[in-house]
Amino acid sequence: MAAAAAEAASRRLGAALRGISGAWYGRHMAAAERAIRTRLPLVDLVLEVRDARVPASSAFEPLRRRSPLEPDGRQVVVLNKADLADPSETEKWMTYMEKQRTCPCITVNSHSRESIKELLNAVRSRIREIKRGESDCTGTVLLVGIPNVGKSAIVNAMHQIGRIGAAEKGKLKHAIVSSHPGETRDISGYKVASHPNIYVLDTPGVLSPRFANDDSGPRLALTGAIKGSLLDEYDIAQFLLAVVNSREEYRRWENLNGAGDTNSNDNANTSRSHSKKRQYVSDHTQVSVSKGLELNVL
Ligand SMILES: Nc1nc2c(ncn2[C@@H]2O[C@H](COP(=O)(O)OP(=O)(O)OP(=O)(O)O)[C@@H](O)[C@H]2O)c(=O)[nH]1
Repeated sequence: MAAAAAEAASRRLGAALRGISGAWYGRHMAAAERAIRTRLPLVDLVLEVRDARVPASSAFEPLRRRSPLEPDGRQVVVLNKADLADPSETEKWMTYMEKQRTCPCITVNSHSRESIKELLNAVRSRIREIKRGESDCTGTVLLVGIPNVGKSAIVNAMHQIGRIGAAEKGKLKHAIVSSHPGETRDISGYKVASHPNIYVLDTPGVLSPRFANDDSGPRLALTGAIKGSLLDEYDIAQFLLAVVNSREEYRRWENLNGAGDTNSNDNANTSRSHSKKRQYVSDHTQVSVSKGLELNVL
């Protein structure tokens, strides 16, 4: 019954999205898509950032519509916001993507220095492989993805960790990071490493006016790729509650008041939930999905 309610809420939100018919895809997004397409063949590596909670729905359409990049191994999928996704389901996604053999896949939490270091190391070694035997050891990386998946947060963190040498200190640039989608309007370059020199181009998020299937739109609205102001927040909240109810996730919330709870693990979870609540008050884009929104896609 709870699953049926989730489906009904998803259908309602899907109908609302059809009602606004791709209103998020404005002129700036169309221009950004053209600019990204022009740069795709010119860079050494493309990092496609997706939301780890919805790895299929958050795929970047312009990459699917062009000829595959994998023959020269220039594409890497980055599942960001891994801290908000269920680790076991992320694991299943990684296995699935490995089996597909299209391109390597890395999970990232851009708020974690360790996680960004791992990403930076992976990018470094990929660029070294690509540039092997070439005298020019400067690598360029294009960071692409739908809105709000954390591209700018990743580029800021990489730039901060990777800037090398006293001369470059104080020249730190900052990409705009916001919980609202569509804040990045231009393509900007950031140096993230020396030896080899690596420059990352942060790009505006692009979300196709049409979705791959009926379920994708509601999932993307819930996780923040579509401006909440375009929709009735009541519909989004209803969908979230229906999804949570269908997973029986709410049972874990019974302990939130802390009364009578003596299990130390539960206490740890409870205090984490409290601090999350404080940090991201009223931001539905930071919803942590303990059971996947789209594992049924596999
Ligand atoms: N929990 C969590 N939040 C993240 C992570 N990465 C980014 N965010 C948050 O996600 C929101 C969007 O991040 P941005 O870096 O602005 O996303 P973007 O892809 O550049 O967005 P556009 O400008 O729309 O293209 C911000 O509120 C970030 O703080 C992550 O790994 N974990």
